[in-house]
Amino acid sequence: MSHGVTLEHVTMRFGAGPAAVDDVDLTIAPGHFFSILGPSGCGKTTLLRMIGGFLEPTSGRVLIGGRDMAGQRPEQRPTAMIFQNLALFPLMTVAENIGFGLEVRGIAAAERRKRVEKLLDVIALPGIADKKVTDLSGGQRQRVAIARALAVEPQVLLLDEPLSALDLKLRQHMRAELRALQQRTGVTFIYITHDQGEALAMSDEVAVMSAGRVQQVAAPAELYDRPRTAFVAGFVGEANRIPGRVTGMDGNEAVVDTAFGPMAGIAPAPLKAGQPAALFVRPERMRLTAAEGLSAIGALPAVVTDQRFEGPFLHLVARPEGHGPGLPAEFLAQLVNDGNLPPLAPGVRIGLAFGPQDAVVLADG
Ligand SMILES: Nc1ncnc2c1ncn2[C@@H]1O[C@H](COP(=O)(O)OP(=O)(O)OP(=O)(O)O)[C@@H](O)[C@H]1O
Repeated sequence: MSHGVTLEHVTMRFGAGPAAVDDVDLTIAPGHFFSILGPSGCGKTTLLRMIGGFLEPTSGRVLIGGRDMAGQRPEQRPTAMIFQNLALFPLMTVAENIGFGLEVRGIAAAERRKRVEKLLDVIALPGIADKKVTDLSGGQRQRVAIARALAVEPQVLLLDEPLSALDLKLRQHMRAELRALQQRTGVTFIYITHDQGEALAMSDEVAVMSAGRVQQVAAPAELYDRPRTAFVAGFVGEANRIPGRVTGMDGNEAVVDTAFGPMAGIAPAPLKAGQPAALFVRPERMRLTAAEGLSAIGALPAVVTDQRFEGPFLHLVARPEGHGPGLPAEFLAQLVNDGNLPPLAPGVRIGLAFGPQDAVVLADG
């Protein structure tokens, strides 16, 4: 089994301003595919560089396999890092690139060749050992960079947005490849990305970061269904946000006074009466309760502004009807096409609704 990684109160300050990474505690299980997800500038790369030994934290501890890494240089750590630009050597062959770290470690040519061949099998590219890296496609180069990192047999592989340079189709294909490769090798992967779809599709666990802090660590489904903060609810997947003020709690449900009247949802943490909060509702949790020709109007009256038919689903965009400061700019609904959907062209007045179980209420503002 490969090593896990523990971060204890890890902080990085570059100057007088706010810390780039601010008091982060994380436990990354051995053999997991762990993603760090967050918007540009939230501190992801800084965190990864501290794990890899390219930066020493201002305070706090990094432990790999239970060992404190303080003062250990990158090559002394059981880690390897793949950078955004891959940093392959353009004048070398694939075999020379993959074997580079082994040569530095003094491993003889015959043994190197054997290991390179094995790694080419692992990345499912046998027979390209003698090609120039400049003759490879983007996806092939990606895999060679991974083979080069795996050649030194790291316990932990650190990946800094390695798919960002690829086009969408290849990126989606490489997600599945990376996941399969991680499972095949059992190496702990720490993967940073600002793409929530990528993080949800590949990971065992995801840490969501904002402004240097970890907001939530959870498995993808839990992150999506039970976000703990308004930031996570808004950043991971799409959500309708209906703001208001809490009027009270009833068990684990909170009632919020909104522009549409009082509405209830599940509150993962207790909220106080009078506190600003918002209901977050996924588009697929919205139900169509009324449309022209069906009946008058539902709990959330709106006018269709756009629709996209996708076979099994109809994606609706609708403008809420009403006025006031708490009115969302638009509603998103993903309706299941059961063969009985009414005509929903732009301009049609509809009613949308959701039950308390379909909404998460989180402190907001
Ligand atoms: N060497 C440095 N010197 C000074 N400030 C830095 C340095 N490296 C990073 N920062 C600052 O720290 C903050 C976090 O940067 P970091 O690169 O870790 O974010 P990120 O989430 O990886 O962003 P991106 O996705 O754009 O790469 C930013 O405000 C950045 O300007």
